Amino acid sequence: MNKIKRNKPNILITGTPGTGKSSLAEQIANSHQFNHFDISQLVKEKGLDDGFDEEFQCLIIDEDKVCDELEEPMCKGGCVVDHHSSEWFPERWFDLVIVLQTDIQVLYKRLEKRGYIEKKITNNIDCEIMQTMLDEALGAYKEEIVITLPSNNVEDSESNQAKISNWIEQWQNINSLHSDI
Ligand SMILES: Nc1ncnc2c1ncn2[C@@H]1O[C@H](COP(=O)(O)OP(=O)(O)OP(=O)(O)O)[C@@H](O)[C@H]1O
Repeated sequence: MNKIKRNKPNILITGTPGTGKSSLAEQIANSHQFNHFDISQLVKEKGLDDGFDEEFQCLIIDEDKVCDELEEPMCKGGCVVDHHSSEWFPERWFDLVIVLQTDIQVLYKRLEKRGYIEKKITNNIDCEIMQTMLDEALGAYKEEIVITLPSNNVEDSESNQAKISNWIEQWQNINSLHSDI
């Protein structure tokens, strides 16, 4: 039998950089008292890197170190993880995988505003056009737990928060029923 061991679900929010993962993850974590793990931030804070990528001007993530660091909180549940990549986390960690999607023109402006170099902008825009993060998530998790949500404006943000909150409530209802059996 497939027993649910956590009292609270774990959610992964993925998508191309700039689609709004951290913003949504923070909102969800605040409204449900979940722990928010922004992987890039965590790597910086805890030194979970494997050097610096000069070409893309970012830290190279030591995936094993990150997985070790997160194993305990993920087993407890009630975690929102946000990262652009999704395939290297243990599949068993997540109950819902959200892929945020943003219209190309909107995303371009957000990345430009960040002062990204042209090569980095083009790379990210190509990923969004090719739906790279969605393909990666579908390759790593069961299709039924992977959903896409639009992330272009405030209305999307509010609607996404409401959808996820409903989902969390439902998950917790089902889980508490299971634990009574
Ligand atoms: N739904 C939305 N509507 C309008 N602006 C948004 C929305 N979501 C995020 N933003 C804005 O877009 C920018 C990027 O958001 P955020 O940093 O959350 O993206 P991210 O996907 O976590 O990026 P990264 O992967 O680089 O950390 C921020 O300025 C944020 O305020």
